[in-house]
Amino acid sequence: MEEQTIPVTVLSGTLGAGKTTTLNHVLRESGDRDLAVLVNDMGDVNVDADLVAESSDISADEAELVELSNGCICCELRGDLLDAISGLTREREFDAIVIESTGVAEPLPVAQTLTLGFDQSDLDPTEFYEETGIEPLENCHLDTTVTVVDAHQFTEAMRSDEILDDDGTAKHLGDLLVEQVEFCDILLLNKCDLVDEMSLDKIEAILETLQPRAEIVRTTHGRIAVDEVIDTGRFDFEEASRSAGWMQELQEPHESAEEEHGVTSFVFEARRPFHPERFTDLLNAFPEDVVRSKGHFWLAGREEMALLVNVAGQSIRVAPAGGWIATLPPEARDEQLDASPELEAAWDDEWGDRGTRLVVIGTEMDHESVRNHFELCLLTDEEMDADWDTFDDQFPTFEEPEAVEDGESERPKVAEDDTPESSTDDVQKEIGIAD
Ligand SMILES: Nc1nc2c(ncn2[C@@H]2O[C@H](COP(=O)(O)OP(=O)(O)OP(=O)(O)O)[C@@H](O)[C@H]2O)c(=O)[nH]1
Repeated sequence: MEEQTIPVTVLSGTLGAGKTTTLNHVLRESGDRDLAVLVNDMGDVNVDADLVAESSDISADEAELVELSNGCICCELRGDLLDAISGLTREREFDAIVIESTGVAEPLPVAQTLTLGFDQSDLDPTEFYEETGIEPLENCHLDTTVTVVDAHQFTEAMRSDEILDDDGTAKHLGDLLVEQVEFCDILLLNKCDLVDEMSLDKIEAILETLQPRAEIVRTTHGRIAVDEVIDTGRFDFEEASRSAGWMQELQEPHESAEEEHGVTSFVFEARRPFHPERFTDLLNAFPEDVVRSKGHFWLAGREEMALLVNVAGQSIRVAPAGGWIATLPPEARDEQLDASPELEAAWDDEWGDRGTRLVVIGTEMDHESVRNHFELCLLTDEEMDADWDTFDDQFPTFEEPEAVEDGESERPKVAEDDTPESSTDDVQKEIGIAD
């Protein structure tokens, strides 16, 4: 991105993590930088905006404050977000713009909106511009994405089955927290004054595993050096989209032997399908030492499509992950095989590329036992010869890879995944599954 455009920083973090406190600190310490602030508040009462205005000692000509209320900038206010930014930058030049998201906002769609102008598709940027003719904002660029993590609440939040409502989209707290951690350039581990050193080390080890690319800085009352979060040049959409620990682990699997504060990971791979009933049972009583798991799996009876499982804390979601390459017309399939020696080497004469590959990250995790749980879900030799359509399959039916709307799932905990399509696309790319 060109240097002369205005750098935009996005602050994310769950409710009460310390976003406003951090923002106020940055405003106070910003020196002679001319900053604009955009606060997204879901409720009718814009407490945050008042706080920013009151407690930051910022006079009107030093910082411009815009509120976006009654909606979330990661969903229905995406257009308003761009309008607000272009409105601000029309008024005058700023040195930087800081956006404080709501506690329920997902950083990925916000970043997409800011990077692509206004995202209306899941295409990559080049195709997006060609096909829509939409121009991105020319005078600013997304510069830094910051996630503020509440160290005091972290462990509880990961275990919590609290469901948050992001304007109609129900989400587990742990799920949102993981999404915010996995997509950012810098992580502020805040409220360090409330947590002992050993616990901080452990939380930091989990954060590092979930998000190896981000810099992690321990803070109290959001006291971060301004240069760490403003005009850093850190953001890169491609890198940010691929930086999640689970994705890197899929690319370069390694059974992490040396334990750092008990946080370890491994990749489970299998070339036989899961039994629908046994895998449902496992998901409904998932090992508690698993913090994060994500990847695709083959479910017996679903030979057309790979499914995606997404475990974050107490949240377990299932979505379509795309068609198997084995289902492509022979010409297209051969083209894929020619292009990928790995795919060819792993190709099964009968089942092609069908199989399971998922990353499992846990704390104090008994690898043997967790592996065993997965292995017991695989079809036995006898079941391999049985009629797979007779198995009781309670997983949602996905007509098309994109069709994830109808919530017909009656299973107690496993919900359909409603993450932005790009996440699914990323997995497809990672695992070489066809659209
Ligand atoms: N002890 C302690 N309290 C903190 C720290 N940082 C923030 N707080 C307090 O935590 C509470 C929430 O902080 P905010 O900055 O409002 O959090 P937020 O993320 O903006 O919250 P929402 O806008 O509601 O999502 C406030 O009472 C802060 O004073 C910290 O490092 N230590």
